[in-house]
Amino acid sequence: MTTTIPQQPTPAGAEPGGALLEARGVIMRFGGLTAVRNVDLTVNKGEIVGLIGPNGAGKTTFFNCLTGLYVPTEGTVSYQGTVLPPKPHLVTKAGVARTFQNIRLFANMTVLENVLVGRHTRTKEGLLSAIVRGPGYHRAEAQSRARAMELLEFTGLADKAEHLARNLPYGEQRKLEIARALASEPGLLLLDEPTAGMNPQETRATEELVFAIRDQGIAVLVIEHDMRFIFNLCDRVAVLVQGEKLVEGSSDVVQNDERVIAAYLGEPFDATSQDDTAARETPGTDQAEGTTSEQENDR
Ligand SMILES: Nc1ncnc2c1ncn2[C@@H]1O[C@H](COP(=O)(O)OP(=O)(O)OP(=O)(O)O)[C@@H](O)[C@H]1O
Repeated sequence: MTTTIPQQPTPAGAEPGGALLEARGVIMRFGGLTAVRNVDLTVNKGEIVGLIGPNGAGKTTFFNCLTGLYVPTEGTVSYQGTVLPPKPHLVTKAGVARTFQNIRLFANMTVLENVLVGRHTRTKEGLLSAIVRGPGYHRAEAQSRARAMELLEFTGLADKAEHLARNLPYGEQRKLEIARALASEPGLLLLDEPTAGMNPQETRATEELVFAIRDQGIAVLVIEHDMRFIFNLCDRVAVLVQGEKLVEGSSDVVQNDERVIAAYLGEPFDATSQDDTAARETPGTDQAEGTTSEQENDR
């Protein structure tokens, strides 16, 4: 994996510091069930923020509210001071990209093609241009392919560019999801359980990748059940329990908070333990999800 990625001009381009994403009073109800209860969360430029909590705490539902998949019952979500439209493709266009807990790749397309799909919000050539296939179209396509290859280099997948996505090992499918999300040139990347189903080596590599993404000026909000991953990586961690934000603070503060230990960790997190299984909560994912399915983020 290379550790540099040439910067692209992006509407999400951000100066260091200051609020990037601001969720205020977000409530999400499904009939009689309140999955997210009045949650406030800010992600600042240059930050890696973790979102943790037990299975069913409302983490993915909250992500869905942030990215336009769900329209919150109440509350607002702003990005760079502007309220985000409740449409996933417009949220992506505004500069917020995401990956999914259940991998959503185009299984029968190549690795490169999957990344090219991720660029569609950044290509200016319209339908007419695509039909006529004039010089503008060919120039834009060449630029997109070059950028997609850069992203595959960055994520360590360049040598698999022509492989079908469904033939990649599970850990590489997760990396490809990240590469595809980066293809939209986001200012903020939301990762939903990026290490689910990975072995410890793949998890450590993903940690490096997330640091490298942040070093490119892209803020990251990440849901994970692997506490070593979260506490190593995050500048700040928010804990959701039964839809409510229980605690928010630095990794040190959160891992030692009695309420977090009682509601989620079970026992104090031992950063010195070399036993990766001990550092890993039971992920709330269905491990059978390793099969790929069509992308739904434009729903
Ligand atoms: N579309 C939906 N309709 C009805 N209930 C839903 C829907 N989506 C989520 N829920 C419910 O909302 C609650 C929160 O679920 P959510 O998936 O957000 O939790 P989570 O913290 O992401 O859990 P996990 O760690 O297991 O992924 C659960 O009780 C879930 O059953």
